[in-house]
Amino acid sequence: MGILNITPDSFYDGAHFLTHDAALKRAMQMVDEGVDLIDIGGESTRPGAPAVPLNEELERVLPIIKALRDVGVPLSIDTHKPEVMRAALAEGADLINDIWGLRQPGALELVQQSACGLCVMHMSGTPQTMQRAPSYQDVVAEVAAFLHVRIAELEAAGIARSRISVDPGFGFGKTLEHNYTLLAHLAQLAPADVPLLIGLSRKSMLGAVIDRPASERAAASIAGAICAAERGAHGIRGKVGELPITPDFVLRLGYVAGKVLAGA
Ligand SMILES: Cn1cnc2c(O)nc(N)nc21
Repeated sequence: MGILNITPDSFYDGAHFLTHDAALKRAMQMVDEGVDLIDIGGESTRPGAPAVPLNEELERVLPIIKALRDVGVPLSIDTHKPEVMRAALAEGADLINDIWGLRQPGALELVQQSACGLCVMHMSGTPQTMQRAPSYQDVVAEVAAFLHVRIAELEAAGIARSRISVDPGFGFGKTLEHNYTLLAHLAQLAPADVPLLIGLSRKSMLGAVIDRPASERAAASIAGAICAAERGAHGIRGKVGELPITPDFVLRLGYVAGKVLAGA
């Protein structure tokens, strides 16, 4: 899942506001790299990010969806607003990626009326508050329980299980230790028949380990993605230059790493 943030304050693309042409150029780069999906977002979800008014979010994402809908890969809309979901689907988006797990008023009803794919993510608190003091009795059990319950609630609302993927939400109400505990136990988070998506690209859980700014975390992002792929993640959300983390890529890199480590 290639990340396309159309936001002036997203923690990495914030180096410059992505103009329409720059956004399309980046999208084509990702298509050339072989991404399976492009995730388009008009409101930064990093901790403490300011909320974006509905009309501004629409103005950011709809022209990009329109320009990319025939580019040959499915598009997802990264939003929690039902109005943005509806407009994005009408413009050609294929999947809703909602960090709120469709818990905002109106989101569930919208999804009941459509046939799009879904990614339901775990978040504790809100982007404005989630990193203040994250705490869990057992982060793996609690995130797994949230994802299982949310899947059951969506199915009870008439949403086909085959539309649903889930995501532990690295960095969304988690300490560094919570994030790495979740990464180590990915296989326990979702039912075997529900795809697991993860996103750790350039996040602070990587920065804390390598002590590098977001612009210098590409290698760490790939390493984290390979760890996640080896632990059962089906989808990886990442930036240009970090994808695709295909099984073959993981095997080849693992083979090379093994040779290097063996001193061969
Ligand atoms: C929008 N967004 C930011 N981080 C994310 C993550 O880790 N997963 C998903 N599904 N979306 C994310």
